[in-house]
Amino acid sequence: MEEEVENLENLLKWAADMGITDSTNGNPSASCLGHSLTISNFPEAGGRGLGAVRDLRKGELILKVPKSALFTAECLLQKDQKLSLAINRHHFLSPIQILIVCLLYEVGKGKSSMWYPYLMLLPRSYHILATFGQFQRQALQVDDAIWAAERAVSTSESEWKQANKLMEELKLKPQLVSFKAWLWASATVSSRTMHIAWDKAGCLCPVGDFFNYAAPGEESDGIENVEGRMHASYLPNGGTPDILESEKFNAHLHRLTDGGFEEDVNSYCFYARKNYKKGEQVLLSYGTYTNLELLEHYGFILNENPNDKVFISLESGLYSSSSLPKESQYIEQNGKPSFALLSALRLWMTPANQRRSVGHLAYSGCQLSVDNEISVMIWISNKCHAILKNLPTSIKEDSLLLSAINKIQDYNTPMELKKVMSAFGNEVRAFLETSCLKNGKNGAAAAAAAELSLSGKTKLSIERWKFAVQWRLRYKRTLANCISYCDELGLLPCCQTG
Ligand SMILES: C[S@@+](CC[C@H](N)C(=O)[O-])C[C@H]1O[C@@H](n2cnc3c(N)ncnc32)[C@H](O)[C@@H]1O
Repeated sequence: MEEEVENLENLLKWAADMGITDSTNGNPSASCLGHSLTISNFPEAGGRGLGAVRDLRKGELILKVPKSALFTAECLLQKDQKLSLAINRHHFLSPIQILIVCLLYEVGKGKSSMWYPYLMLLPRSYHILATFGQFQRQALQVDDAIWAAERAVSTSESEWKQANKLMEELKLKPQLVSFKAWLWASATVSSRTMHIAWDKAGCLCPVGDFFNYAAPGEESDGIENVEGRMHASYLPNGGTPDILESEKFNAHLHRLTDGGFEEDVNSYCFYARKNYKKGEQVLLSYGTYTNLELLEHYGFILNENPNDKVFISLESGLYSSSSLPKESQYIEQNGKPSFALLSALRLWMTPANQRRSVGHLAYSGCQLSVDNEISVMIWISNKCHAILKNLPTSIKEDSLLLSAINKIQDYNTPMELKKVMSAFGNEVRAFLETSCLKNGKNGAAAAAAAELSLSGKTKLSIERWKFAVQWRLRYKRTLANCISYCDELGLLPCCQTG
């Protein structure tokens, strides 16, 4: 604890020396924070984050980080010829792989790194999907999610292998060349980098990366719903990088209230996105993400996420009966089928020879007929029921399991653990077995062993397992919300307006 406080003081002093400031006029001052922001703990939203030290007005400049304080591949290569020569020999590596290697290389310098005070304050571990073990991946239960987690792990592994030779040439310490270290560095890059125009991997922005996330919401101007500033490099496939590159959206991005790199002041600037009261946590929108994407790239989920989406598998004929993109056919967290999903289903439920004549109505979100609407609602409701039925556990079981996991995390004595184990059978036991906690048949011995080993690695496994259960529970609740929505509207189709 004392060490943590000391590290934080060192970081703030270092940051002030680097010209990072939260002063109202944006000019560097003796202390980096304290004019607008302070570092605090917000257990309900991200843990360590930035709080307002005074009332802040929407649009106010609240933090400025000069370019020289940004951790970028470019700045590291300029300062280190050995690194620059080695990386030039591996030009096939992606900008993200290069930034990851730069980070590991800099960590390897220890106290002699100019970034040392910053590096010391980076999280020791992460929970992004690529860190999920086999057990945690299976605990997601939903095929698409399991597949996303498997892809995340295999992508990380292959990127690490591709960079191995470079890391050997750089003579990194063995522990920094390990896959574990790679995962740590790639999670750091994935969850903390911010967009800059000159490097697709983005930059690490000391102090600016203490802002926790809030989904883009009502305070935004609508453009924010397309993309925030953090983490340009890992955005979902086919989505934002293209958007970011398009001139049209670049023009809009200048109007974001959150923040971004500003050429005229050669700094990353952050602005209050809304009015904040003194003491409130000041949040940043990193962009628009579903819960699965948040878990994949940032290692957390939001229980209330206005951008969450549940995709249900649809018959192939259904996709071809409408010209609306597959990605727009989903269920919202509140249970409402998306406009595109409803339009596609309304058309699909129409006899093929009549689809052309009603297409314009379907694409404008209109009901086609009472019967058609009832069929659509029944179809979606049945589909959601079938998905829920096919999943290994129910909403109720998952809720109980979550409370069991909380108890496991809090348990103090072997007796308590034993009680939890006997109350919540299968999955808890399976976890304890896979985590080598269960020692033979004797419950007391198992608990004693558990008491000894419930630390470090096991705690991380539990944390990730909990995220998997939270994610699938949220997914199931969305389907249940959808059933209620459809059942209600299926009975009152004439009141529905699309
Ligand atoms: C840019 S960092 C923010 C600062 C971070 N809390 C720290 O201690 O350094 C992003 C990470 O913070 C956490 N985080 C941010 N917003 C969150 C939220 N609303 N709920 C839960 N965790 C959040 C996630 O672990 C995420 O990967």
